Amino acid sequence: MIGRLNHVAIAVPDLEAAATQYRDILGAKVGDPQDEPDHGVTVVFIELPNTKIELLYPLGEESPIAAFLERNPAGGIHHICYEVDDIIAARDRLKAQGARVLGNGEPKIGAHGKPVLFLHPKDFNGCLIELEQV
Ligand SMILES: CC[C@@H](C(=O)O)C(=O)SCCNC(=O)CCNC(=O)[C@H](O)C(C)(C)COP(=O)(O)OP(=O)(O)OC[C@H]1O[C@@H](n2cnc3c(N)ncnc32)[C@H](O)[C@@H]1OP(=O)(O)O
Ligand SMILES: [Co+2]
Repeated sequence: MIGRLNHVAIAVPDLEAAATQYRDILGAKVGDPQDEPDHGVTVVFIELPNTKIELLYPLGEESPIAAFLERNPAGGIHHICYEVDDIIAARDRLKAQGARVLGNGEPKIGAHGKPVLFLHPKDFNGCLIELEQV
């Protein structure tokens, strides 16, 4: 069901510093900051030859990454995103197998303009999973 690794997301305490580090120290292709108010985050995407890194910083009072950054003030890997062909079929199959789909269970439009869903980290070995329909 899952396909390519679309991105690995890292929550960071200082978005500008992290973007500068990836651009100037690691020599990566770093995009501009993008506010995603529907998701409560500001993101910066870094293009690698085989996947992307998504730097995440909280946006607004209800950011879903606020508690994570409080627990991990230096930042840390927050989620991984797998591509799927049919997100509704994937969701229904996962729910039938007992996995918890976060939010109201309906896909939201993600940072790439495609539908996304999140799966509870406690159901996947402590790793928050995002699914993106491609
Ligand atoms: C920009 C759009 C999109 C894209 O297109 O790429 C994005 O990536 S948006 C990214 C941000 N959005 C989300 O993360 C949405 C889904 N996430 C959530 O709903 C919440 O973050 C969460 C997973 C429900 C956790 O919320 P939190 O407030 O931290 O809840 P708890 O404090 O109750 O934590 C419960 C439990 O889970 C552990 N936890 C929390 N986050 C993670 C994580 N990222 N990875 C692994 N484990 C995590 C947390 O430590 C708690 O464990 P215990 O202490 O053992 O109970
Ligand atoms: Co993501």
